[in-house]
Amino acid sequence: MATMENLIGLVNRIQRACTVLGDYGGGDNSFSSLWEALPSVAVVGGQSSGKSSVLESIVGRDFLPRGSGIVTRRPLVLQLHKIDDGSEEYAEFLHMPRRKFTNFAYVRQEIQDETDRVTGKTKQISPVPIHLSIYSPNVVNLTLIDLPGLTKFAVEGQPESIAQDIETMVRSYVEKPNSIILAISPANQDIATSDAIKLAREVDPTGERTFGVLTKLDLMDKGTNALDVLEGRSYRLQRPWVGIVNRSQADINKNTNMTVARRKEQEYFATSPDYAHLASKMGSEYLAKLLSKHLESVIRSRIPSITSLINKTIDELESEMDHLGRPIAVDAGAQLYTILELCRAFDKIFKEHLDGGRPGGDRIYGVFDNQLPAAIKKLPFDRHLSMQNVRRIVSEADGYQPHLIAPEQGYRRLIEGSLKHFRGPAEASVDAVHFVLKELVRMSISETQELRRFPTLQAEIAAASGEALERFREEGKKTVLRLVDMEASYLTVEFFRKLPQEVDRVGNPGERGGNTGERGGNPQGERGGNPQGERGRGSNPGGERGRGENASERGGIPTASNVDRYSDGHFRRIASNVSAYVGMVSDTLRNTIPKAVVYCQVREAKMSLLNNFYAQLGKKEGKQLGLMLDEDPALMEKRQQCAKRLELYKAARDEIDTVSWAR
Ligand SMILES: Nc1nc2c(ncn2[C@@H]2O[C@H](COP(=O)(O)OP(=O)(O)OP(=O)(O)O)[C@@H](O)[C@H]2O)c(=O)[nH]1
Repeated sequence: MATMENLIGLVNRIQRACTVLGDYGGGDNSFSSLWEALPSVAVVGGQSSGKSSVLESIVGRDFLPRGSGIVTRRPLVLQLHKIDDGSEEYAEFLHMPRRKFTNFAYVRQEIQDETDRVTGKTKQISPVPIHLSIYSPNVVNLTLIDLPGLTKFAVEGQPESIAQDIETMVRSYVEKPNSIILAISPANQDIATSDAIKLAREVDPTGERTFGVLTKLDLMDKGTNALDVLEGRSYRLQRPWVGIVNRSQADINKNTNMTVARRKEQEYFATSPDYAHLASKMGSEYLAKLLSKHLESVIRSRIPSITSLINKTIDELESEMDHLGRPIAVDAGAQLYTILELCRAFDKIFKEHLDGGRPGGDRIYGVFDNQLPAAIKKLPFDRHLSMQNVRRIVSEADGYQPHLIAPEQGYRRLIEGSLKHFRGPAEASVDAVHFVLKELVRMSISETQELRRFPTLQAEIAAASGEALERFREEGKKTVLRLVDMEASYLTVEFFRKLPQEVDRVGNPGERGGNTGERGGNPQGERGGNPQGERGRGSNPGGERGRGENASERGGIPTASNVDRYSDGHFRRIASNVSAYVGMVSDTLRNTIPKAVVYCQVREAKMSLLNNFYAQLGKKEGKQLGLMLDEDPALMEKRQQCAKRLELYKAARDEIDTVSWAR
C-alpha cells in the first residue's frame, strides 16, 4: 500500500508541477513533455453516457457541474488521495492553493467559474486543465482526467466546429501511449455506436490500455442484458469490462446520498439474475480499485523510462542554463564586477582579432600594404609636374625677375604642391584603419557569448568603443598630417646635393668645361660658394631624364640665355628632380604613415579602448549599473522558464529517488 500511495502520489505531484509550467496534454508545447511520459487515466464518453456519474461515484461525492449542453469544457485532472479513516474530507484546486473546500457544492461552483475564466462564457473549450485534488478516507489513490463529452452537434451559442474541437482535444489525451482509456458507454445503446469505443478502437486497436465501462445497466429494456458486452463477446478488450449502475436522474433530484447509491448499486448486482455471478467485479467501487491498481502497475513499469527522460532533460536544461548565463547579482559591487568581467571578456576577443587568433586584424596590414600604396600611386603628380604646370609655377615663383640659376622658389613651390597630395592617402589610411577597428569591435561584441544576454551593455560597450576609436582617429589624423607637413616644411638638402651637377655656364662659365654630374666636380657646389640656387640647378634630381638633358645642354650654346635656361629640357629636368624628390618622400611616408596609424589607433585601441568607460563606470550607482545589466526580456523569460523546468525535473528526480528507495 505504501508503494502504491507513493507512486500515484508521485505522479500526482509531477503532474501538478507540469501544469504550473504549462506542460499538459493537448497544449501547444514546444518542449519535450514530462506530462506525456506520465501515465494517467483519461475518461471519455459520449454526451449523457454517464461520465460524470461514474466519476462522482468513484469519489463518493457530488461535485461535478451539471446542466444541459457541454458542461465539461476544460479537462479536469482529478487527483484522489486516500487519507486516514475519520479524517475530514476536503478538496483543493491547484489554482487556489491556500483554500480548502469542505463543502463540495462550492467545488462544483469553482469548477464552473474556473472553466469560464479561461473559456469565457462563450461555451468554448480549452485544453488547459483544471487540477482538483480530493483528500478523503473514502477514495483510493487514483488520478483521472475528465474530458468533455464527445458530441455530434453544436448547441446554441457554440461554434459549429465544437464537435470536431472536442474530438481533437480528447484524442490528444488518449492517443499518447501512456494514457489509460476509461471508455464509458451506456448499456441502453448499441455498443457498436458508442463514441467512446469508436475512439478507443482507433487509438488503441489492440485494446491493451482501454477499460470499458458500461453504465445504465438498470435502464436496459426488460428481458435484455449486457452480458455479451461485459463478458467480452461484443467487443473484446484485454482489460475486463465493468458494469455500473449510477444514480438515476430521479435519484439525483431526490439528492440521494452517494453512500446509499453505492450500496444500492452493490445490491443491484448481487441480486440481479443476469449479473450476480459477476457481482464482485462490477460497480464503481470495484472500478476505482481496479483502476488504481492498474495505474500503479503502469507507473511502476514506466519509472525507468521516466527516470531516463528526467535525467536527459536535466542535462539538456543545465547546458541550456549555462548557455543562457546564470542570474545576475543584485548588489552594486557584484554588478560592477560582472560588468567588468563582461568587458574583459569582450576586450580579450577584440585583442585576439588584432593580434591574430581571430580573423580581421590582417585587414589593417592590408590597408598599409595595398590601399595606401595604391592611393599614393594614383596621386596626380604627372599633372602637377607637367611641363606646362612646372613652367607656370616656376614663372609665378620667379615674379618679375626670372631666376638666374636654379629656380629655388619654383622648386619649393613645386615640392610643396606635390607633397600636399599625400594628405589624402594619409587621412584615408587613418579612416580605413578606423573602420576596420570599428568592425572588429562589432564582431567582438557579437562573439562575446557572455554579453549575449545584455543588449543594453552591448550597446554601451559599442558606444564607448566607438567614442574611443573616434578619438584615436582624430589623433591619428593629426599625426599623419603632421608627418606630411613635416616633409613639406623642411626638405632633405642632401637629396639635392647628391644629384649630379648641371654644367654651370652662368655662374662659372669657364669652370671645368662641363658638368660631369659629380658633386665633387663642382667645388662651388657648396652652399656658401654658390648660394644662388646652384644646388638646385646643379643637381640632377630626375635621374635618367635629367641626365640626358644635362648632356644636351652641355652641347648647347656656351653663353646661357633666358631662352636656353627656359627651354623645355630645363623644365623637364626640374619636373624630374621634383618627381624624384617626391618619390623619396613617398617611400618615407609609406613607412611612417603606418607607424603613426598603429601608434595612435591600433596600439591605443589595444591598450585603452574602454579606459574612459571604466572611469565612468566607477562613478555610477547601483541602479544605473543594474540598468546596464538589463537583460533582453525574451531571454530573461527563457531563463526563468528554463530554471523553473529544471526545478521541476530535479524535484521529480528526487521524488522518484525516494519512491525507488522505498520499494
Ligand atoms: N438510471 C440511471 N441513470 C443514469 C446512469 N448513469 C447516468 N444516469 C443518468 O444519465 C444522465 C446523464 O448522466 P451524466 O453522468 O450527467 O452523464 P455525462 O456523460 O456526464 O453527461 P454530460 O456531462 O452531459 O456529457 C443523468 O441524468 C444521470 O442521472 C445509470 O447508470 N442509471
